[in-house]
Amino acid sequence: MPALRPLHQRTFTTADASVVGVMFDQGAQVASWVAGGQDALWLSRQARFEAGVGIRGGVPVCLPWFGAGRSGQARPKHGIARTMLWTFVGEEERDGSVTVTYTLPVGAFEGSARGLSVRYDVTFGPELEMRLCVRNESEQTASFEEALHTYLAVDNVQEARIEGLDGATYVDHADGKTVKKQVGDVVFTRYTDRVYGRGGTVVLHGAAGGRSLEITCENSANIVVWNPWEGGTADMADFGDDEWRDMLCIEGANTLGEAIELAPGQAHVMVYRIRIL
Ligand SMILES: O=P(O)(O)OC[C@H]1O[C@H](O)[C@H](O)[C@@H](O)[C@@H]1O
Repeated sequence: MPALRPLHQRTFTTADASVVGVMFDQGAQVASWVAGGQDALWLSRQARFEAGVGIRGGVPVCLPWFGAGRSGQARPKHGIARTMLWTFVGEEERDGSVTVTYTLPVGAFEGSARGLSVRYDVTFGPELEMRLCVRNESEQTASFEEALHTYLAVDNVQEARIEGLDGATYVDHADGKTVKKQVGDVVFTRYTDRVYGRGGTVVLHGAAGGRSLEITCENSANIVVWNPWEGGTADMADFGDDEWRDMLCIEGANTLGEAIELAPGQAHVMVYRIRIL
């Protein structure tokens, strides 16, 4: 068996040391963002840090497909970008924030995504901003799905709620993909796996440390909300049995019917922003 390579982790600190961010070169995955003395992101105690294995928590970048893709057959789940080694371009400090840039070159993906290049800018500051820019550098139309699969830390998922999706339509993946309409805030009482048909701004109440977080998903046709609930992580070795209480995912995405098509030379920028209220 080949020896496991340790993953390369980088820590970014603002000049006044009030904000600290952590990223892994594998997957260009944000693992932590501490601002105001509290990490807003959740990372499993049992997360594995091994080459080629997805890291459970933080912000996996799902690309060029989400879940099992439009065909329903794509593997690995959530695309290959989250376990690829991205190129670290550099970091720049400005106005009390640090912006970190990673890229993937043309040819990183195959099939209809072959002509795409990716630039990912993450700004760690009093706000967290993740900006995923996908460009078609080929002479043909290219297509892809994407998600910023953000794991958020909560004090107790049973007391958390998401405001701002009232009236939105969603596909309930926890109920045979039935199409439903959200009434009021999103609350958590069971296994939850929903793909909402809109992006925009929501507010998470009950985030870790009793905080409320304003979350903006720009250029995202979908917001995905997920919590596996009790027993739902039994087949996930990288997810502690009791950890479902401490997390929920609010993901900015363009998936299935909302997959992005890019003409030659065109780019698409999806932005995910968290502001502490
Ligand atoms: O276990 P993973 O491949 O990381 O996926 C974790 C979860 O991601 C998303 O939120 C999907 O909507 C869920 O269906 C999936 O279970």
